[in-house]
Formats: sequence, structure tokens, C-alpha cells
Amino acid sequence: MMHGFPIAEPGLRVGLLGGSFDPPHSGHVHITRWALRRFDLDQVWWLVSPGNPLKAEGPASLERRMAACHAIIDHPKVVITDLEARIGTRYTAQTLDRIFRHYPGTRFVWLMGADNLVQFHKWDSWDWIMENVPIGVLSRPGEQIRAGLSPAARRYARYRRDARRARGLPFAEAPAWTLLTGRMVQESSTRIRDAGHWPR
Ligand SMILES: Nc1ncnc2c1ncn2[C@@H]1O[C@H](COP(=O)(O)OP(=O)(O)OP(=O)(O)O)[C@@H](O)[C@H]1O
Ligand SMILES: O=C(O)c1ccc[n+]([C@@H]2O[C@H](COP(=O)([O-])O)[C@@H](O)[C@H]2O)c1
Repeated sequence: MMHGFPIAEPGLRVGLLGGSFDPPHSGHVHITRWALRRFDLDQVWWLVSPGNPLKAEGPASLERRMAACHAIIDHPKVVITDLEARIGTRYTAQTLDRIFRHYPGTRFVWLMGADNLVQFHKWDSWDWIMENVPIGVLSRPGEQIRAGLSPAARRYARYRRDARRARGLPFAEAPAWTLLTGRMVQESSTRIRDAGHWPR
């Protein structure tokens, strides 16, 4: 790793899973394995966020969340990185801009759970993100219908690709997005915090 940037050979297909991971849980592990398989990715990078710009309450320390991520997943294709803190941004559009410039030959796919597609139109420069990276959305309990009806899904409806073509998503020209439906895992960081299993 140079300056905290993971190593990626040109031509690799890399999924980017940005998250608060406060704490990481079985839902993150599930969608990571699912995305690796269905989008035929070489790697998934967990981008452990300095803090989601839309969440009022700051998360636990980055060090603690990074350590918890390493403890929950040890997979040869999964890279856990605090890249955003190193770059000095918490906005996905800025992160992607830096990543694209650093890895000109790599094929990236932005990954997110269906709940994030529901909110996606509130993100900074969300339409730039849509138009510059293919997006893989993984269904999440209770969010599937809302995701399909969300402002982002409606505005980019004609760029939606059938899940049967999921393997081609890393090679698709943006805008391109696919919503995968299938077995879901109910877990959330909120539930774990509310249960007192991740005390501050
Ligand atoms: N059980 C799950 N199923 C599908 N996607 C998930 C699941 N849990 C998290 N994700 C996705 O993983 C990414 C990172 O999620 P995050 O770290 O915010 O976890 P969370 O459980 O959603 O947290 P919180 O409850 O604090 O909002 C997001 O894109 C989110 O949609
Ligand atoms: O760029 C934005 O405006 C923006 C707004 C909300 C969320 N995000 C990113 O979305 C990812 C998921 O966030 P979270 O808190 O739901 O895990 C994480 O990488 C955040 O930085 C980004």
C-alpha cells in the first residue's frame, strides 16, 4: 500500500463498499460475499468512513471500527481501508474522484444496500456519482420496494440493468445500476448499538 492506497493491478474489478461500520456485522459480510459472486469482482474494499455526512451523531473512533472490521472478516478478496480519512474527505463523490485518478486502469463498482438508494438523492453530487461509476445495490429487508421507487431509481430508470446481467456491471458504462434481490440478512448496526453490544 502506498500512502494508504490499496494495491490494485490494472484491469481488476473492484467493488467499493462505503460504510460507517459502527459496528460491522453479518449484513456487511453477507452483501460483500454476494457482490463478489454476482458482480464477479476480484476484490471488495470496505471504505471505513470518517463519518457519514448525513448522520448527526459521530461514530465510534476510526481505529476501533477498523479493528472490528478486521475481526469480523478475513477474506483474501476483501480489503479494509481508512482511505477516506487519509484523503481527508467523507463525501463519496470526492473519494471516487481521487480513486479514479489513482487507479486509471481499474474497474470500480460502487456497492450499497437498498436503504442507501432510498436516500441517495440527498448525497453530495449524487448525479455525478451515478454518471461516473456503475452501482450495485443489494436488497435489504423492508427496503426493496422503497428503493425501486426512490428518486434516484426513477430518474435513472432507463439505466437500470437486469440482475441477470450482473456479471457485466463492472464493464458497463455509467450510468448503470443493478438491484440484486435474493436472500437477505436482517442485521443492522443500529440494532447492535441499541442492544448495548457496542458501548461508547
Ligand atoms: N443487512 C444489510 N443488508 C443489506 N445492506 C446492508 C446491511 N447492513 C448494511 N448494509 C449496507 O452496508 C453499507 C454500510 O452500512 P452501515 O455501516 O451504515 O450499516 P447499517 O447497519 O446500515 O448502520 P446503521 O444501522 O447505523 O445505519 C450501506 O450501504 C448499507 O446499506
Ligand atoms: O457523499 C455523501 O454526501 C454521502 C452521504 C451519505 C452517505 N455517504 C456514504 O455512504 C456510505 C454508507 O454510509 P452509512 O453511514 O450508511 O454506512 C458511506 O461510504 C458514506 O460516506 C455519502
